[in-house]
Amino acid sequence: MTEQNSDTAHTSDRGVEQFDLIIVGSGSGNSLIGEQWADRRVAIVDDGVFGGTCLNRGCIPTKMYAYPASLAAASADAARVDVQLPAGRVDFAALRDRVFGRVDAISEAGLRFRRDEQEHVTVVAERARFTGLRELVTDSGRRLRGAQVVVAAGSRPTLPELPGLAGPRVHTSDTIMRLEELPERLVVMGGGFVGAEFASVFSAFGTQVTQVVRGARLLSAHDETVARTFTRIAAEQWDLRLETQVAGVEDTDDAARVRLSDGSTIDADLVLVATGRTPNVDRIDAAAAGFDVTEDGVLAVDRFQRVLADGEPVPGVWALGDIANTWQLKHVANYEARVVAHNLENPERLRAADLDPVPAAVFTRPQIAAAGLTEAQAVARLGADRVTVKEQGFGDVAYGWAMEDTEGICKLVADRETGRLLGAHLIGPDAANLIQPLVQAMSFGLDAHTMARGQYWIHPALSEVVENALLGLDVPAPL
Ligand SMILES: Cc1cc2nc3c(=O)[nH]c(=O)nc-3n(C[C@H](O)[C@H](O)[C@H](O)COP(=O)(O)OP(=O)(O)OC[C@H]3O[C@@H](n4cnc5c(N)ncnc54)[C@H](O)[C@@H]3O)c2cc1C
Ligand SMILES: NC(=O)c1ccc[n+]([C@@H]2O[C@H](COP(=O)([O-])OP(=O)(O)OC[C@H]3O[C@@H](n4cnc5c(N)ncnc54)[C@H](O)[C@@H]3O)[C@@H](O)[C@H]2O)c1
Repeated sequence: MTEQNSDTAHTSDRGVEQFDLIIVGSGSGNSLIGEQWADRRVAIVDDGVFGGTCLNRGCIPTKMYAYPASLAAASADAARVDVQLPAGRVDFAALRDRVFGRVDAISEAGLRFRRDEQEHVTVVAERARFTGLRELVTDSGRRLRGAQVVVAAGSRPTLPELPGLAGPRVHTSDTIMRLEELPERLVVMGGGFVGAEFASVFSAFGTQVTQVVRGARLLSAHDETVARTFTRIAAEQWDLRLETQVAGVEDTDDAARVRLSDGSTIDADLVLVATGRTPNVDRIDAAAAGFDVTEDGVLAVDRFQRVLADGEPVPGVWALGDIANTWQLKHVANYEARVVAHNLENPERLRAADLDPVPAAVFTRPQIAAAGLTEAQAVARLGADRVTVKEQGFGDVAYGWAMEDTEGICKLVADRETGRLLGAHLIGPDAANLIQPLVQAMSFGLDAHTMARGQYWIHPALSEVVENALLGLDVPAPL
């Protein structure tokens, strides 16, 4: 990111640049600068690539890899319905250049717009850290003070302290999508969202993938049925080493040699470390300002997204996104940004961030989507007697027959007394879209029976799997 010397900021005698609003982080934070700020001074500070994680190295490029991966792997699905497709072959360089040709151009245009076309906005392409409640200093010593400050500084890949992880063949999600060429052999460390999506993508592209996971299942935070099913399907697609730890990586002449906890080694062209993300609380020096940090390592905020110090909201300081919540999802960051955008302007009518449940999808083969409580969480919260569960196979509805699907499951968890949906957990084709009406029902308090019988379901669409799952729950029909 290049820097602008803006003359829009007021500089006080002590050399402190004054702003009406300072935003730290150009990802979700960038969306805060609407028309309403046109007559005020705004600084947006970011030492990384303009636009943040989702655009440059997260949601968007990964899904631009995941969709071609689903096509590359389609021959097995096609064979089930008597269509012979050649095995997919990806032109990796063309794919990569297309993805980043698009993404980089959006990032650069976003930067140019803020820096060159908006006089009231100052882009500061540096790392900033707090020196006081609403005061920051950049690495070059620029001192900034805001009447209001929004912290949207995100998170970064976590690198466990293991020998060899600084080696040249070790990547994170930040770098793995910009490779010169498709690796022949890849070791993926970690069994969460990032590990699952990249193992799925690279195995579809023909890379020999070995995924090393310390637990007994992939996606272990998901409902057990989904996690178990996905783990089984993944093990059919690539080499999955469960209950295994990476002990270290050694760089040999022609490979990364990965040492495992059982004493064995795997030689690979590349290693992807996908062991979670660390909120950038340390990069902003939250401690210097006295901001509270939760046990999970994120900035503590109240329900209005106000940053807390000693349990009390700090006037004019807000936080949103990965640095302030443990979901680490873009739609959550976007929602929190909308809440903060309102609250910055309306101190007398603060809006709370209270949308529930938070859905998420994993864009693997097959897709996975979830919202609300897992069965285990529902039972722990309400007791087994109150909880009703239905697992509906995709293969049991008409479109599932058309697809000859044998694996998809729509699992619903509901309150037996009220009929309210508590959780939805889907694995199967198009799960990320199929879940949306269930999220809507949970968000608006629609009971399962009304949802199933209070509307038409298009026949014979795949959404009938949701209808049938709803009808299979042991819930009362409202009077
Ligand atoms: C591989 C991958 C795939 C993902 N896929 C999905 C998906 O499909 N769906 C989904 O919902 N979510 C997905 N996510 C998560 C999503 O990308 C994040 O939740 C979201 O981007 C967080 O936005 P943010 O605004 O909080 O932070 P970011 O977008 O990370 O922005 C923070 C910015 O702050 C800057 N910064 C940090 N510290 C400082 C400092 N001290 N001074 C100045 N600037 C600083 C950084 O350079 C960065 O640009 C994915 C994440 C990854 C890694
Ligand atoms: N489709 C999506 O919405 C999407 C896609 C990618 C990432 N994301 C977001 O990014 C976040 C980060 O993803 P992630 O996969 O890096 O994290 P994660 O928390 O989903 O998974 C981390 C994995 O690494 C393992 N692990 C952690 N420390 C380890 C260690 N020291 N040794 C071995 N294994 C270790 C964990 O057991 C887990 O399997 C996710 O929580 C998610 O919110 C979302």
